[in-house]
Amino acid sequence: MLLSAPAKLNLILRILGRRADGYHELQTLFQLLDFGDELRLELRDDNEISVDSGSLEIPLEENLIYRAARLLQRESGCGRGAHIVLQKKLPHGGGIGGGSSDAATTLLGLNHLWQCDLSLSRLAQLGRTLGADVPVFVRGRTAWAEGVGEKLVPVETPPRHYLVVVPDCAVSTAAVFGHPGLTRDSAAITLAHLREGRLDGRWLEQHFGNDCQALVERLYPEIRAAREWLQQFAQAQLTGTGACVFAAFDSATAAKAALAELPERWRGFVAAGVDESPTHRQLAKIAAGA
Ligand SMILES: C[C@@](CO)(OP(=O)(O)O)[C@H](O)COP(=O)(O)OP(=O)(O)OC[C@H]1O[C@@H](n2ccc(N)nc2=O)[C@H](O)[C@@H]1O
Ligand SMILES: Nc1ncnc2c1ncn2[C@@H]1O[C@H](COP(=O)(O)OP(=O)(O)O)[C@@H](O)[C@H]1O
Repeated sequence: MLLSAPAKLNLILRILGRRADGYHELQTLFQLLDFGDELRLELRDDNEISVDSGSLEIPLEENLIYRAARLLQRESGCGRGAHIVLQKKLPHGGGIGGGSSDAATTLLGLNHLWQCDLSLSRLAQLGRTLGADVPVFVRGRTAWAEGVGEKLVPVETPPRHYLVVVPDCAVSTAAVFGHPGLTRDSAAITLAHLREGRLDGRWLEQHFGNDCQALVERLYPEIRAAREWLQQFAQAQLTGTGACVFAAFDSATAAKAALAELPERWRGFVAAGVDESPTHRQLAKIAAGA
């Protein structure tokens, strides 16, 4: 079974406060992209979980793919095993959710392969224990999120192509959220606009912003430099806690023209925003026997 694990951007990221358990109350707009990692999932004859992570050097027990597979095995009582091959395309520690998306795709794929028959809600709940960003990938819809990212309302966003620039540094999410200099007192936005499930482009652009950006740019001047470079083409912004920065374009051609001018010290990619995750489209085809 071949499945994608798409990236996300946080088009809006507001930090409303800190909870007693140390986690932060957020409001964020998760935009799914049509670009991501690729996973191949195969049944094993025994009940072991093996993972070939290719270029990603990470101990097996820490790999979110392995942890997701073990969690599903435990929670579903399913006695089967799997071999999973990861083709890593997304930078890790990039704020584009690569590890979380790999975990969600593993849960979705193995739920099908092992015939566990767990609901999306249950899989999202399991995913939440692996990371705050996992539920949105399990649900597979571009969404407005509250709580720590688990209260999700699907929304449609205007069609856009994004140029994502990957500065040469990795940011620790825990370090940013634990930093005394983080702004944690943004007012909540109320979303009358969400009623019809479609976000107006002008409203969206007015509310773009990321409460982590000022601090992250102070800690990592390289990220500020990348954002300022991108700013010459369009409004540019940090995603998540970074390190990636992005800007929206009306066409893939315009985004690719900007990418062609990217200084050599950075990497980048162009991807389209999508309302539905490619993983869910692939699973629907597999379920239909296509
Ligand atoms: C900030 C966001 C926005 O999408 O993205 P990334 O930059 O990581 O992609 C996410 O909420 C991150 O989600 P995720 O990367 O899954 O975080 P987790 O593994 O659950 O948490 C890592 C650490 O960040 C802190 N954390 C995370 C989320 C949150 N709402 N409040 C927090 O305080 C906690 O200290 C936690 O120990
Ligand atoms: N399969 C995986 N892919 C990427 N990172 C992983 C994976 N499994 C565990 N991790 C760990 O999760 C951390 C966060 O990765 P990732 O989700 O890609 O970044 P971010 O949360 O910034 O978007 C990485 O630094 C890495 O140590």
